Amino acid sequence: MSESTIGGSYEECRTTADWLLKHTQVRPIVGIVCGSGLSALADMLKDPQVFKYCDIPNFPRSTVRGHAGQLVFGTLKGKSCVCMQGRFHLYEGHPIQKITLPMRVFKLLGVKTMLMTNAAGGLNQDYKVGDFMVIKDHINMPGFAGVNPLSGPNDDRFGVRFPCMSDAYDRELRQLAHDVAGELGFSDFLKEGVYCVLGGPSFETIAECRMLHRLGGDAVGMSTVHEVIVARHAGMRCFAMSLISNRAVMDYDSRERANHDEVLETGNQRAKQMEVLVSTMVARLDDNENNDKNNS
Ligand SMILES: O=P(O)(O)O[C@@H]1C[C@H](O)[C@@H](CO)O1
Ligand SMILES: Nc1nc2[nH]cnc2c(=O)[nH]1
Repeated sequence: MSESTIGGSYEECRTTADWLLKHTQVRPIVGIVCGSGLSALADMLKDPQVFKYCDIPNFPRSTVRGHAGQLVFGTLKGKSCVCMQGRFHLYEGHPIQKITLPMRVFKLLGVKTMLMTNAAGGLNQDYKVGDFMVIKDHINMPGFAGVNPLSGPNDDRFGVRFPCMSDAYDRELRQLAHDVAGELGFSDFLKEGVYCVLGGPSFETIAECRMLHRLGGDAVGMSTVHEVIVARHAGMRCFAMSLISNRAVMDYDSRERANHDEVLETGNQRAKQMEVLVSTMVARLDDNENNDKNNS
């Protein structure tokens, strides 16, 4: 299969970006991705302009409950934003380059900063359901098996062949999250840790959770990392935060069972606080610091 049939080629992304630029006046500098059950964040955008994924050229369809499947343009706290109300996952059957196509489209739209959220299982025993975890680093398990969104020919118009990932999660944005959480009285439930991505859709076994915890993972999920890799490759700065929607089961005597209903329910309960935290961060983004951090 050629790269253009897999997805994410420059030409394909350009077509999508040009279509969007023709259909909206908004010129976003901030991109937001809403995780499972966290879509309400997009409802905060003023003067929203909504495009269903099925109407956008080259966009895949959202198939997961809790992911509305639309792109919302608008203004959040005075900043022009584009928000994915629902993301794509490997387990939906999309090629990994298709899952991450929106990041390249956002880059071509002029986005400088990406803010991503997700729902994740808590591996760290100190974490409680409902905690927020600022992602400081990731473990890309599919990447170990060669499943990486940058596989295939590199297009220098997006970024370099071998992008560095040791600064994937922007230090200043992480600090901003802690500062804002302090002001909002959220510090008690704002943690910082390592997010481990798996392909899904099956949740982990007890042995897998134990292994991931020993490997250094604080939370486990099925998204975000692929988006971050592509966004960083293209020079956008990234911030990502997990809602600990359930505890990863690590004890053979436990009666707990991971399930998507609990994930969505925790999202519902914490949506408001997530919205306040993220929107206050957006308000504080310094336009001058919103420069390309290209890793070339
Ligand atoms: O898009 P995110 O990572 O928030 O979604 C998580 C992972 C699975 O898609 C789903 C499992 O409940 O939630
Ligand atoms: N892999 C994985 N993804 C999740 N998303 C929300 N909770 C979980 C979980 O426990 N495991």
